[in-house]
Amino acid sequence: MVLSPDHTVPDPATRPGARNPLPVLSVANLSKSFGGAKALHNVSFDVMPGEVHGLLGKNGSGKSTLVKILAGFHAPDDGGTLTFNGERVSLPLKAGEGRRLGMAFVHQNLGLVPSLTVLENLRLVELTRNGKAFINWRAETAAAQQALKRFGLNIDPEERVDRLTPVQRALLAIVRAFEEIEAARAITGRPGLVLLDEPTPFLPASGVAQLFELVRSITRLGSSVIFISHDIDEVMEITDRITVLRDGEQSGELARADATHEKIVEMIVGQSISRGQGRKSGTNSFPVYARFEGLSDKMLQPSDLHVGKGEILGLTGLIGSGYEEVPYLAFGARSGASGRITIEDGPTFDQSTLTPAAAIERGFALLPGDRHGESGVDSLSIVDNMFLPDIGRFFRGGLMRNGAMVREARELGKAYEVRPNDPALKLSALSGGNAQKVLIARWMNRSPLLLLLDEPTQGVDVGTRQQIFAALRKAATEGMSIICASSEAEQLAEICDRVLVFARGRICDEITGERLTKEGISEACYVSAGPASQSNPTPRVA
Ligand SMILES: Nc1ncnc2c1ncn2[C@@H]1O[C@H](COP(=O)(O)OP(=O)(O)OP(=O)(O)O)[C@@H](O)[C@H]1O
Repeated sequence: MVLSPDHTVPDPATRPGARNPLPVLSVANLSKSFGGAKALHNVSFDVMPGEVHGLLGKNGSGKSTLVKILAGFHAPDDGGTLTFNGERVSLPLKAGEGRRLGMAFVHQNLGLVPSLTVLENLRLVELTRNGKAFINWRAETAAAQQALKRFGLNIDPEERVDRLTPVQRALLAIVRAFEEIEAARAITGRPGLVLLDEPTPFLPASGVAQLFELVRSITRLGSSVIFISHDIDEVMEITDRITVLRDGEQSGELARADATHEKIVEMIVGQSISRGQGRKSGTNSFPVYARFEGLSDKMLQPSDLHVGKGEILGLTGLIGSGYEEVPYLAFGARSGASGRITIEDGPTFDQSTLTPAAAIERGFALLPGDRHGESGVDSLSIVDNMFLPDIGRFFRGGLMRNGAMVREARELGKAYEVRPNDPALKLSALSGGNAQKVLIARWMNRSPLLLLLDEPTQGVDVGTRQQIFAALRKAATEGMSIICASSEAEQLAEICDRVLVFARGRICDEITGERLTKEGISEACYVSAGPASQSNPTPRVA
């Protein structure tokens, strides 16, 4: 069943603006400990019908723990209560209870089954419920097609999810959640709640705009959204009210009308922070370190680009414009790619001969964007994740020097402010942002000659972001060449010496100097993707 956004009319008592409407969600005194450590402590807040409620906080402040309690994944400590549309819910939530009430979740890992199709993922629960004997696949496909189209998603329902881009996967997960609460509302007649746990890091500006349109279409009908993000500008744009957590406790609540960027940052971090610690060098003349000629694969037209020694080169563009492929191609991590690579004055070699092992040998390092899949190993400890690529360094006389490895991991964790800084913990026990810090520390610690990054600060809080920028800038000053693919114009403007903008698999613009601002980069992305350049894209040698 596919419901249109105007399928049902919300109960007038719960419509936004109604007098004293009942909160959709009321959380009171919720706490959660893990082995004595308090991840949440007496958290209370309400989410009103039609409200977008921002939930903010540093990495490890307890946001995901709260979401997992609402999803029934964690049992909270005794004492807390949860009320949904006036109905007191017993805790921990039973399987299927959240869905019945009208709660749907988009977790950081999206919760999609990669080996299934888009359609199967959309209809997963519905089709397996009540032992359905007959499925009209044609009707289901048509309905899914309609839903995807309505939400502006141009993907084939029969495509396997593992063949979608990260952006398409994120949008699919969100469409599925929105459909779920609409389906529940058709039965209960009460508003629902979608929890978006950091939905935007994968999304370029156009994807974020699409997402916000979805959010608005849901709240216009009286349902609510909890929006978790580290992007303050986005939070200011989409939320009505903000609850901030710090070290598991509520550090405050703010109406958007009273919020400023600085106020929010101060509530998150506990003090004001100065931005710009990763400030670019102000020059774009670097001796060439690596030159890529005719670099291409199925997403990228043959493109020429180079990165200088000590330069931070940014790559950006709209969804599927090809920029996101470059770090993987430069690392030999994509089959079917072609091109030629020259390092400094060395001989030119064929891209197809480059493997990740050979790239590491040459001093390249790659931090993929997919933290849980390609980048880190959730089931291994922090220490193993940190030293996976060079574990041989700790072998001496046939013995593994575990003590030295753990000591070094603890020092690295301290330098990158990993919390908790316990090298024996599994990566999966860390919050998303803290896991990302471990993975960045892993590669920075090897002092690569060429560091290839795909969305390096996704899920990383505002304070830590500045530390990472400063570390990248310091490494570049010391001679490291860095290529950073990112959809975040602000991040690129802050750290890059030069930014290449891609559209339809080609380099369409090169931004340096005064244009190298958040606005300048965003504008270039749209202009490059616009209809004029579409008919006549101008590939540039960069
Ligand atoms: N399963 C677990 N076992 C042990 N500790 C955990 C577990 N899950 C979370 N924690 C701890 O609880 C604290 C809160 O983590 P949580 O994931 O809720 O933070 P977060 O605010 O979502 O962070 P981020 O912004 O980085 O995603 C952290 O210190 C984390 O290490």
